[in-house]
Amino acid sequence: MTGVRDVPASRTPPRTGGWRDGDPTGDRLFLDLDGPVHLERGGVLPGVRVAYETWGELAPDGGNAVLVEHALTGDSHVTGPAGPGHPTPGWWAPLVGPGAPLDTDRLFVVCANVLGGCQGTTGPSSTAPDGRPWGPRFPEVTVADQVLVEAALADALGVRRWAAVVGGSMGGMRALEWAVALPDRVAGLFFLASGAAVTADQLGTQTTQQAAVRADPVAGLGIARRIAHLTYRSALELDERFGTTVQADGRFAVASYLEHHADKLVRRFDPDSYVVLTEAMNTWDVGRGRGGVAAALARVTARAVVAGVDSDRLYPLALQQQVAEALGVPLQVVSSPYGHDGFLIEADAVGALVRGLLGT
Ligand SMILES: CC(=O)SCCNC(=O)CCNC(=O)[C@H](O)C(C)(C)COP(=O)(O)OP(=O)(O)OC[C@H]1O[C@@H](n2cnc3c(N)ncnc32)[C@H](O)[C@@H]1OP(=O)(O)O
Ligand SMILES: N[C@@H](CCO)C(=O)O
Repeated sequence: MTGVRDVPASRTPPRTGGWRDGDPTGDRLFLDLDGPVHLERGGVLPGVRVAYETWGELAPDGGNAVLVEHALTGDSHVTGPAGPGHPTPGWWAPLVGPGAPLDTDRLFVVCANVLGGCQGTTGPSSTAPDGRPWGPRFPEVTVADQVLVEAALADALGVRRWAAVVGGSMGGMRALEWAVALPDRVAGLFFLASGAAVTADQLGTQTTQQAAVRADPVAGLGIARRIAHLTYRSALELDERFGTTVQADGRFAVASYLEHHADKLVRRFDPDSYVVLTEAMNTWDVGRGRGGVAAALARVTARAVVAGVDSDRLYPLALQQQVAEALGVPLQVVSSPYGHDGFLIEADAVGALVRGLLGT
């Protein structure tokens, strides 16, 4: 395959090495890809395992497949209850199922844990060639690398062209990378609450979170989540919801809320993965090596829906406006008090936009 960021021959995608049985205690399937996988920033992986889930049936012509791309701390489990392979219930459950916007009576829906993640796909908690976990030695990965691996999964599944690639936040980056790198393989693009390139504001918060994790992987991951969660919500929502209330335990209610989210993430997420994935976001620029963002976006041939959340202070609407204008489509605005997390919470509004793209 060629086309992913016009990669040199040394960065050809991994080949299918074989399938593993599904997770006996969960819903995940595994695909092993043979390496070596040469990464954009110079690292090499000897092979890659991809954990993924599917819903619905692939049509004989392969034309009904939709790839859902998860965000920073998500996983392959878009819908369904929590289980051993997926510590949280499906993160976009209302959007996937029979009759849902991603209608599994008609569509074959696929979601894979991202390269560098910690829910089954190769990442820092995987075993390195020396028999020990990679840990902080895991090579740097980029969004382009992540899509290269997903393209190998698509090949293995027999999906030549996605009916749509759908993603919000970090998942929106992979969706856009697909549409730019492999335009002939993407018929529809749903780009939500994301941007075409990292901003200084995002770099500031993400590098600060990384510093916390590097200082102390466990306590630091909790602090990183507290910082991050503030950027995922809106000031107005936090003020209205918590005000300056002090709880019976003496903690500010808002601090207690943030600690709760921090504790939950520390229990379910690998600190080294957090650093690897936020670094992929730090280096995100769809225009790198392509003559800039405008030139890159000019490659997109997919029908596109571009949407954002009006109270999102991390990925403000101007970032989606840039993409919408370049693609010649109207910007769809989801009205929500919840800030960036509105892309997860406002399922009705987001679902209506997905239906508009897919005709479901
Ligand atoms: C696209 C992806 O792949 S992302 C993957 C999914 N993301 C996550 O799971 C990330 C973590 N969670 C979140 O980001 C958000 O909670 C969302 C977006 C999933 C849901 O948002 P909301 O429904 O608005 O939930 P909210 O942020 O209010 O949190 C509710 C929790 O806070 C707790 N809480 C509320 N007030 C307080 C308080 N004062 N002190 C302590 N805990 C509190 C609630 O008890 C509840 O706990 P629970 O989730 O363990 O049941
Ligand atoms: N709540 C989301 C925010 C990042 O988009 C997550 O944890 O992945």
